[in-house]
Amino acid sequence: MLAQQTIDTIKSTVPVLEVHGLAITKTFYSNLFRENPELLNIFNHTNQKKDRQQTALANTVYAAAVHIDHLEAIVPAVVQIAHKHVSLGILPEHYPIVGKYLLEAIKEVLGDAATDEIIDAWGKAYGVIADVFISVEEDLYKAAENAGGWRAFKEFTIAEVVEESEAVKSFYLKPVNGEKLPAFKAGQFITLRTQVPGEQYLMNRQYTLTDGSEDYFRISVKREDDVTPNGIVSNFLHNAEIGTKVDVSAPAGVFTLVENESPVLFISGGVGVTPLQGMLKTMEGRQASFIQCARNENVAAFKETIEENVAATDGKYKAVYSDIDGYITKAQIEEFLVPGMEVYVCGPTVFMETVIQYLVELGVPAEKIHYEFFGAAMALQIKKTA
Ligand SMILES: Cc1cc2nc3c(=O)[nH]c(=O)nc-3n(C[C@H](O)[C@H](O)[C@H](O)COP(=O)(O)OP(=O)(O)OC[C@H]3O[C@@H](n4cnc5c(N)ncnc54)[C@H](O)[C@@H]3O)c2cc1C
Ligand SMILES: NC(=O)C1=CN([C@@H]2O[C@H](COP(=O)(O)OP(=O)(O)OC[C@H]3O[C@@H](n4cnc5c(N)ncnc54)[C@H](OP(=O)(O)O)[C@@H]3O)[C@@H](O)[C@H]2O)C=CC1
Ligand code: HEM
Repeated sequence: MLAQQTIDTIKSTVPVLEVHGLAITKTFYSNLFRENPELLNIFNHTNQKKDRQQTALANTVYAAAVHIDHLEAIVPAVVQIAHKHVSLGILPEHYPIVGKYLLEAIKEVLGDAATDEIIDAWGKAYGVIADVFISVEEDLYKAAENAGGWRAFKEFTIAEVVEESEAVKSFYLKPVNGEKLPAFKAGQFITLRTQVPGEQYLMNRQYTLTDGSEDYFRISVKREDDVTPNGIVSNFLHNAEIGTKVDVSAPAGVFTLVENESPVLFISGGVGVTPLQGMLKTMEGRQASFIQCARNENVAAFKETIEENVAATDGKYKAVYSDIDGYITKAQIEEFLVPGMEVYVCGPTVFMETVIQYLVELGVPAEKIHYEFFGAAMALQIKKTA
């Protein structure tokens, strides 16, 4: 439990974090990786290059400071992060390292403003916050093991590859030791860790489980070769031979279907279709409609299956191709909305921000809008709880 004086000191640093939070996390990561390069085998380098991870961490430290005297307010965000952490094998012994470099970064960026009292208060606060993460993560590791899962990674092989669309291929991954696999919830993901030829460090990427059984996990990966630089892991996978070995985490993730009787609207952007098509497949006796946004029909993965599954629930399906129709509109969404509907959104960040904004303007209650952002959601989620 933190003393009131510590709480007051932490709260007094909130305005400073608002201004300098990102500078602190940028300094944190650059010092952390310079002195602990082995951690570059765990972190996604692209998220570092695009400042996405630095932003996500800054948002979280800021949120923790704002809620330092009632941390239960940020537990939903902690749980979402903890799922990502356990899919990467983050352990309690990692926390003191992060704490050390975080305090050093606060001192380095704030200079004399970082008094001994502030550093001491942040040292105590970091310990309390880290304990929340460690305990949530231990519960998740235990739950995964009880469900037949495992901690960190297991070796799998690419057993089969199926072309889903011009840009998306599905990969059937089987455990090398042939053991039975745990069940997972539609919308959950695995972390795939692999050595890509020519890369100095291991690469880690999250991929949604688009299908599976006790014998295999299926992921469906969009080849990112229409960008500069080309996507490292997606191109590695698209060129991989059958029999290629990759390390795979146990299923993780909180972006899953809320079990109730409400009708559902799925709105996907690009390969953001993967978690939503999986959720749709599990729906029985509930009406489900789907708006699938993509560049064009050639890259609208799972279109036929989605149309069949939607029709089976008496729902409606619409494709919006940006090459032909432009971007999805608020009016198109409004046509699909019925009272009490739960709406699930997944796709590129800008796409999601636009669609979520339309849903809010159309009066859909916040608790009925479900999405999975990378990192940036920290601000959105906290705003909902602040
Ligand atoms: C929970 C979750 C589930 C996911 N599920 C799926 C899924 O089911 N299917 C799927 O295909 N993807 C999914 N993703 C995305 C996936 O994890 C990868 O991000 C995606 O495959 C791209 O990885 P890559 O290694 O191919 O590309 P990267 O090499 O990581 O590059 C990604 C993008 O960043 C750009 N980039 C790279 N370096 C820089 C730089 N220095 N500056 C600016 N831009 C740069 C590239 O041009 C490219 O556009 C999911 C992500 C999350 C978080
Ligand atoms: N569980 C998860 O968190 C998952 C996350 N993802 C993420 O989903 C993303 C999918 O990306 P990708 O397949 O490349 O998507 P695309 O870049 O192909 O975009 C999909 C469609 O959305 C359109 N679009 C872009 N911006 C807007 C906007 N502001 N308003 C309306 N429409 C817009 C695009 O049009 P245009 O072509 O003109 O840009 C395109 O037609 C990836 O970033 C991936 O990380 C994927 C799977 C699961
Ligand atoms: C209290 C301490 C910590 C906080 C507040 C924190 C916060 C976060 C946040 C907000 C994310 C982004 C989650 C998402 O993508 O949805 C994240 C991801 C991550 N964290 Fe932590 N974290 C902490 C401790 C640690 C520790 C001790 C490690 C171990 C080295 C670690 C390693 C990672 C990695 C590897 C990722 C994924 C990054 C990526 O894929 O780009 N974190 N963390």
